[in-house]
Amino acid sequence: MSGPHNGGKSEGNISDNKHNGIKNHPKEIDILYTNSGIPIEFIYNKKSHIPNTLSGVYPYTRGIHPYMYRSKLWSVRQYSGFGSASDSNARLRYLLNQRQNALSVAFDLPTQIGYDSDHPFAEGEVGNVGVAIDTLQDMEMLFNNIPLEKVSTSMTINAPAAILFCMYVATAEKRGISPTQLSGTIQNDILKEYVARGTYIYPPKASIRLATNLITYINIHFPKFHPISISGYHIREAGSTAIQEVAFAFANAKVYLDEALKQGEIVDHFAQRLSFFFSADNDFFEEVAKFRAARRIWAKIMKEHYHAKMPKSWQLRFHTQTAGSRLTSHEPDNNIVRVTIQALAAVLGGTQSLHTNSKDEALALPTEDSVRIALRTQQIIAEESGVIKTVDPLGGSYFVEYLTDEIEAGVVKLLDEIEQTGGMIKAIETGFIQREINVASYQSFRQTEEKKQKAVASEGFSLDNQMTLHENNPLLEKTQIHSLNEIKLNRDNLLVSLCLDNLRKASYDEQANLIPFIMEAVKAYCTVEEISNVFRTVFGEFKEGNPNG
Ligand SMILES: C[C@H](C(=O)O)C(=O)SCCNC(=O)CCNC(=O)[C@H](O)C(C)(C)COP(=O)(O)OP(=O)(O)OC[C@H]1O[C@@H](n2cnc3c(N)ncnc32)[C@H](O)[C@@H]1OP(=O)(O)O
Repeated sequence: MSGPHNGGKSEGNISDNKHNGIKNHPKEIDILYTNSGIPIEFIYNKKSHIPNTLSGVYPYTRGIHPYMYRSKLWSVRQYSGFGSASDSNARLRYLLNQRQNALSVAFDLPTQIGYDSDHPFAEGEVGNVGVAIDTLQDMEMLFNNIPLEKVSTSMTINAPAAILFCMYVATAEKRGISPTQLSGTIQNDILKEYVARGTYIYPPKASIRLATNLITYINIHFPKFHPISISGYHIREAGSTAIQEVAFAFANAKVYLDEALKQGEIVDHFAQRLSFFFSADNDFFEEVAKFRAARRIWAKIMKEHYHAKMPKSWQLRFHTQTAGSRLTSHEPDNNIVRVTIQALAAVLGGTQSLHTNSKDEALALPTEDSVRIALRTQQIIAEESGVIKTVDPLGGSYFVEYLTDEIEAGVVKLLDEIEQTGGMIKAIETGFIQREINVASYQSFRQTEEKKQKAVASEGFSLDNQMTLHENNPLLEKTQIHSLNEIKLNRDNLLVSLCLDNLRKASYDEQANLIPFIMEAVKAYCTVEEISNVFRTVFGEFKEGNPNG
């Protein structure tokens, strides 16, 4: 059987096996059909000037796995969390019951910046943008009745990433689940916090030490866990271009790699489970090309610059979230359509994991109904649209290949510029990156003003007043503080002091990996803030414009 696009030939195609009459071929190379009965091979190659590449092969432009979604679907991973641990537990279990196949947890702002629910800075923020976690007890509640050995969990936490990761591990350990069974991702990408997201605590040097300590520790003990999710998403949401999104994320990745190599890590050990996080914005073909180009650039960086030997180190694994900044509060139902197009770009771009925004997210956290529609959007793409039947279906499109080349060239040029001006840390400290993003953001704003970029029905229409929005529980802060006080009264406070003291001493030793000390503290029910305060004392706090804290 020959594909309709290759004139009866299938040179360089794995399906040659079948054509050569070899039996026992993998089922993935079977012919599938469109709804109208047109046969579809698992991959197509054509024009001579377009690289005749397969997926699963360096430099992975077409995808990191040979059969992509024929072998395994992407992880359907809706980012969720609000209120108390038990509120969020109910939402996570609801999503699993609706056939979501992976979890992604949002933490509230106090947790993200290392404060407990009773800190004055936390007032009015407890449980607002994510779940409130003060101690191990909250984490146990969050994952109550969720089989951690079966489901992969992502946690969006950065400055206190190590603390929350240790709480997750301690929760699993209490249930007899071993480190080798746990799979998931911890965001742990502190560098982008300084340029785009804002939830940093300590100066960059100490933050990078904490991040790399966690990466090293996870790589040794948790073979199925991704120890970092290096984000271009937040950079894009802050107003960058697609080229900047990829370039700045890769520049940050190089900082972590360089630091780890300085500490004596072996590149293939460190790099084989690095993961990334990108946006799926509105410009459909550009987004597809961006993902393709990013895979190719990363593979070349790892192989040619870092001399990594293992294919796993060359492969760009990434999560995608549809662009939150493109949602409109007017006629919010239209957001379902926007999200569908963006999600389709992510899938055609070969994402490993996907969050689709809910239609009401420009207004509030999503309700159960709206998140179900967002989830169904992914399921409809996966199960009804037919787009997963062949790998990289846009590969070979003159336009998409042109965009892919253009994005690659732009990213490489920007990475070189950062290198020539002294590297990413310097670029962050001098505000170069922030300025570049601001300029791009301003230009995009001007284009919107001048109507060159459009959001349909973004103005002049009234809010859909039929819509029920998510409301926060007004009593949550009080109950959260009450249970925090109870824990502080009932735990072994001598052990708490001992653990915090051990952590303090270890923090002064630059060679020490701090994770085992954090693990002990977490198991003794030390709070997020108590542990963070140890680091505040030792490392200081970062204030913008004062890199030494
Ligand atoms: C905006 C908001 C905020 O600011 O607050 C946020 O940040 S939200 C941020 C939310 N962030 C996230 O949710 C991040 C999510 N990230 C991730 O899930 C990860 O980092 C990921 C992108 C690498 C995806 O990991 P995953 O476990 O879901 O999926 P993987 O693709 O790694 O697949 C799991 C296993 O199946 C294998 N596998 C996957 N696909 C195939 C295939 N087609 N053929 C053969 N094998 C395959 C993989 O190699 C892997 O095996 P093996 O394990 O053996 O290699």
